[in-house]
Amino acid sequence: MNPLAAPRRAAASAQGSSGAPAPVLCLCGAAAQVGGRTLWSGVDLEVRAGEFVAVLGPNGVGKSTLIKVLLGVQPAAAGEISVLGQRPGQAGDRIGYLPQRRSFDASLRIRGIDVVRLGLDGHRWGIPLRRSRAERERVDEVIDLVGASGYAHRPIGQCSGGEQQRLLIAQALVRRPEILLLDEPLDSLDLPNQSAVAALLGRICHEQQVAVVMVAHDVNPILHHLDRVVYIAEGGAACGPPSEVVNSETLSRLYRTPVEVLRTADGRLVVVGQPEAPAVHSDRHGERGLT
Ligand SMILES: Nc1ncnc2c1ncn2[C@@H]1O[C@H](COP(=O)(O)OP(=O)(O)OP(=O)(O)O)[C@@H](O)[C@H]1O
Repeated sequence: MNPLAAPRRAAASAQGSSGAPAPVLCLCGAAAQVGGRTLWSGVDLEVRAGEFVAVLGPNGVGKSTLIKVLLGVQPAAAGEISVLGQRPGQAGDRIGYLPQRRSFDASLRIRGIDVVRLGLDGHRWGIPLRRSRAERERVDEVIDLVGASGYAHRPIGQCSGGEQQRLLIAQALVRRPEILLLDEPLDSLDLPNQSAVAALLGRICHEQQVAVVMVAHDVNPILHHLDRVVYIAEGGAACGPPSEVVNSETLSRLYRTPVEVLRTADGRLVVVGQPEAPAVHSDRHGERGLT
């Protein structure tokens, strides 16, 4: 069957034993290790179609590692993990993935539309044997969906950071994935673009019924779009709705030290008093606050 022909929502429509839709992602007692060191353990999480989940926590706690575990490129050290009803790594193009941001050189001539097309034929080394009409229409459709029609024919190196990110999201979406895994897609964007890309992801998630799991450094730009958060710290994790996790009580328990979560007049959350992060990549993350 042509994978582009119709949205595939088999897992999403499958019923769980309670009659609710079966989760597309399920972690039970999951743990991850790198180099013999446990990064996190005891992670329990279920994500259903159309849910938007953020993975939060300080630098180096293993947020990207969680995405790698879901992709199956890194084995879990413990626990049960199911992705679209299968072991991680088995779901193929039913998962869309946007890795941590790489900037494009300003002199790069490849056009935005070609970057999106790589989502279709990148596995054939980008060589289009012959694109079907359905493939061409899908590329146009997904570019329109992310609002990139105005600049998709420009060289990607000449697009702004926000425009590049929209085109990369289109690339991740072009095969109609049921799950979208995004590693810090708002990194390096200014505040208006963070809000715009967050709103775009919220719309894709809720309207297209794609389950979105997104690593974020700051919860605020996505706060209003989120169904759940996974907050990783000090080797543990708390999962639940944002208001139940990003609060003084839960984060103090997680960090094992008093931590205060303040809400500003405009609704932003600010975490005060958390211990030093285990690792700070100041080259990428600069001096930004952490929530
Ligand atoms: N292959 C590896 N071998 C050894 N250590 C690794 C490996 N990959 C990652 N690490 C370490 O594991 C830890 C978690 O890395 P990871 O990238 O998952 O953290 P993160 O929470 O996403 O960090 P950041 O917010 O800085 O992007 C870091 O200390 C990192 O140096």
